[in-house]
This record gives sequence, C-alpha cells and structure tokens, in this order.
Amino acid sequence: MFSTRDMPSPSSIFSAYASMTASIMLLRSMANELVPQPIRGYLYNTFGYLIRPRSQTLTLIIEESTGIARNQVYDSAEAYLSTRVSPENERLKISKSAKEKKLTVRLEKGEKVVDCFNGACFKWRFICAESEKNNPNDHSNNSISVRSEKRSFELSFPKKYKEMVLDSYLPFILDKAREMKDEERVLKMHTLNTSYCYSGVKWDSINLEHPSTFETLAMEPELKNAVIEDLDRFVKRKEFYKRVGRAWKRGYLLYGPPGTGKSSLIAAMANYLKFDVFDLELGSIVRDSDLRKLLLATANRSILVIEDIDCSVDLPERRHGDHGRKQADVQAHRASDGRMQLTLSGLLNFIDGLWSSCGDERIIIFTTNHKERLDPALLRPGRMDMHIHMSYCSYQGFKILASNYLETSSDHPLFGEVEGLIEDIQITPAQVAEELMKNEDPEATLEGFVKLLKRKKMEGDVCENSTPDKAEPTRQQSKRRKVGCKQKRGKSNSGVHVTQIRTRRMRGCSL
Ligand SMILES: Nc1ncnc2c1ncn2[C@@H]1O[C@H](COP(=O)(O)OP(=O)(O)OP(=O)(O)O)[C@@H](O)[C@H]1O
Ligand SMILES: [Mg+2]
Repeated sequence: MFSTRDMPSPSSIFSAYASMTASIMLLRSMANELVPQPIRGYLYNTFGYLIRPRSQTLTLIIEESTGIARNQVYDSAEAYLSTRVSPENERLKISKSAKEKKLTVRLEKGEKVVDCFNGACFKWRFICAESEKNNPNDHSNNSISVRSEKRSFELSFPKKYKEMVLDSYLPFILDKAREMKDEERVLKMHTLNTSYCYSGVKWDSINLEHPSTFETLAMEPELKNAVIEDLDRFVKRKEFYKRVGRAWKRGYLLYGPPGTGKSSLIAAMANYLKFDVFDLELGSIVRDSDLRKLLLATANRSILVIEDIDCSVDLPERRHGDHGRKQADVQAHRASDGRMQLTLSGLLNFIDGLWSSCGDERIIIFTTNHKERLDPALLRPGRMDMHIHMSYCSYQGFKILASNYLETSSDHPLFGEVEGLIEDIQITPAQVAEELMKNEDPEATLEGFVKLLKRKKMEGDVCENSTPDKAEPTRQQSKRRKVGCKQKRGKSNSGVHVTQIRTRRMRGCSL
C-alpha cells in the first residue's frame, strides 16, 4: 500500500523532467557533433519508424499520367468524382465541348469529396501542384520559364480497407467511369466514300442518331430477349474467347422480308452496346486491296454490317461448285460490265482470318431478304453464330407499335379485333407503323387499321409462309422442321436459329 508520503511531489516531478530533457538535449548535441549528417539521416530513415507515431491511414496517390501514357485510374476517378460533388464543395470547374451532350463538372484544386462504398468511407482530395521550370531546349540567356501543373488525386482511408480498395472499390470506379463514357458517347455511322479516286475507298463518318432501341422494336419478346442475352454474354466473355483460342467476334444473320425491321434491329443493337456501325457496301468496292484496307480500318467495339448480302457480291462458287470456296483470300472477279467484283468466300475467309485476329469485340451482321439464295459458305458452322428470322407483324409486335405510335394500351376494345385478324395476315411492321402514323387520333387510326386488316384478309393476303413453330435453337430441330417444307427452305444451316414466333401458327413455313 502506498501512502501519500510515498508519492513524489509536483516540484520533484518537474525537476526530474527538466533534468531528463536537458540530458536528451545534451545527448542530441553530442550526437550531432559526433555523428555526421548523412549517417544521422540514414539512421533516422531506417529506425525513425520506431519513434514516429504509427498512422492508421493509408493514402494512395493517383497521378494524371504514368510517364507518357495517361493514367486510367486518374481519368476514371475524375469522371466518377464529378458525380460525387456535395454541398460542402466550394469551387468546381465546369466545361462542355461541342461533342459532349452534358455539362462536365470537375473538382477544383484542393477540393475534397467523401465517398462511401460497401459501408466504408473514403476521402478524396484533388491536388494540383504548379511549378515553373526553365525551358531545357532554350539555351539563350533570357530563357522563358515554362509553367507546368502536376495533377493528382489523394485517396485516404483506414489501412484495414486496403484490400477492399484495390480489389473492389477502384475496379468499381473504373467500371462506372466506362459506363458513363459509353452513355456520353456519340455513336458513329461509318459509310464508304468513293470520291478518293487515287487513294481508293475510305470510311466517312457521321453521328448515328437512329432512334431504334429494343424497346421500340416490334419483335416477339422471346426473340428479343434471346438477342439481348446473346449480346450481353458476348461482351462479358473476353476471357472465355481468349481461353478457347477464338477471336472475340460474333456473327449474326438477319433474314426476312423487306420492312420487318432488320436494319432497325442493327441500330437497336448498336444503341444497346454503344458500338459504332461500319456499313460495308460491297457494290462500291472495286479492288480487293481496298476491301482489306477498309476492313482493317474498322474499330474495336464496332458492328460491321453487310446488307443484302445475296445481292452485293457475285457468287462464282455457286456456279462453279465448291472450287471457289477453297481460295484463301479475297479474289477479284471480273463481271460482265468489266468491273472487278469480289467473291463471298474470299470475303468470308478474310473476315475469319486476318480481320478477326486484328481486333477485339467485333460484331458482324449480314442481312438478306432471301436466305435460300445465300451461299452455303455463309451458312457453314462457325460463320454466323445466330440466325435471326425477322417476320411479319404478330399481335405482340402490333402491341409494341401501338404503344409507341398511339400511346394506347392493350385494353382498348379494338385490340381484340386486331388480335383476331393480324395473325392470319401478312403485314410487315413497316406497314403497320405507316398505318399507325396516318392519323393523330388513336380511335380513328385503330378503326382504319382494323379495316385494312379486314380488306387484306378478303383479298387473300393471308399468311402463307409464317414460320410454323418457335425458336430454332438446334440443328436437329431445324432439320425436323425442314422435312415438311423442303422446297421453301435453303440448305442445311449452322448457328443458333431464332425466328419471330407468331402466336397462332399457320400452314407452310418460312425461308
Ligand atoms: N420490327 C420493327 N419494329 C419497329 N419498327 C419497324 C420494324 N420493322 C420495320 N419497322 C419500321 O419500318 C421502317 C423500315 O424498317 P427496316 O428498314 O428496319 O426494315 P428492313 O427489314 O431492314 O427492310 P429491308 O429488307 O428493305 O432493308 C423502320 O424505319 C421502322 O420505322
Ligand atoms: Mg434494311
């Protein structure tokens, strides 16, 4: 037990502290005299951590560039943090270029943002260090100094979140920034410009402002979902394509009568994926070297479209058997008018070979009104991954168009009549759309539309060749289907076959 008598008095504590401080100062001045500065610096740097208080905070420095290349983390953080500004911020930068759709907000020097993710909070600070240097290339006496700015972000957080930041938070920011960039992106439509007489054909681009989306497309919901799922799977499978040693590309064949939405579907796919479109009009290409150059000039994350493939290339192999298909390259073929034309097999071989291996995330789409006229080279396994049949308008399709054009829902009394008629009639979505635009009054428009359907039925414009059953997911199923309609179907096909489903099935079959 201690008694108050044993406890040191405040004056003795003070004198002990004073003598200890004096001893430390004495030791330090002796050390300063005895130990040279470089060694002292080394000792402090090596063992200093033992005497410095340990911080529980980790700060990451994210600089604008890493050498010559821009730092992707910096760019992503800059875009992401622009969505995280708060009323606490006092100074922000604002800008908009001619190409951008919205105003851009950026943090100003020294501004801070606190962002919470998965229950943890992260502090961000924007740093902009200005410096002035003499121009190293200017050797004159009165050289002008160059001002430069070194921009960076500081990201501070408790050390225990280090793994979370590196494994989840920063990847999340990279993804978010990419999404934002995609949203902002103005899609381009590249078409051929043949006016370059001496340097061959070139791509010219304009903004793609086609309003078609999957929401506005009149397609059977099952088919639409199948296409969307296929696209989603494709863009997610970078690693898969690498692992199995395949080029990261996907081919779609869209076939069906004019006005059934093939081009609209292409625009919807481009809008959905935010991919540019390259519209390759083969009829405008004379030399095979031009074709190669054009194909190699297409960008990653793009859709290469070849419309009406049955009309756009001469198909000598169909006349001369399999011989033509063996060629390994695009071959020029002289047509009756003396112009050089291209062979389909050559084009396909080039697309499968060099073109595929030179890029990533490529989609190629062929369209035709006559699938039965297509060369088997196009339909052979591995060429077109999905065959999509765009067919006449079904009741489901009509409902989508009516809701788009008339803003009416399916409880309108005339919808029942339309349902009873439309499945038996060959009417394309383009025709339906045209009818629905004729009048601003939904009532009068629907009455007119029902009259048109009745007239078509009377005139016998009935659906002779609507597809007898639904999606054609396998070869076996497509074979089975062909048994009943040999004359109308083409040769055996490959790929996943999907077709518009008409709710009440008719006799006959489609292409
Ligand atoms: N399935 C559809 N859904 C919505 N609108 C459609 C659909 N099909 C056609 N349309 C309308 O008809 C117009 C023409 O359609 P589109 O050009 O897509 O047909 P297509 O199948 O490409 O025809 P073609 O074989 O002649 O090239 C479109 O601009 C659109 O307004
Ligand atoms: Mg078209």
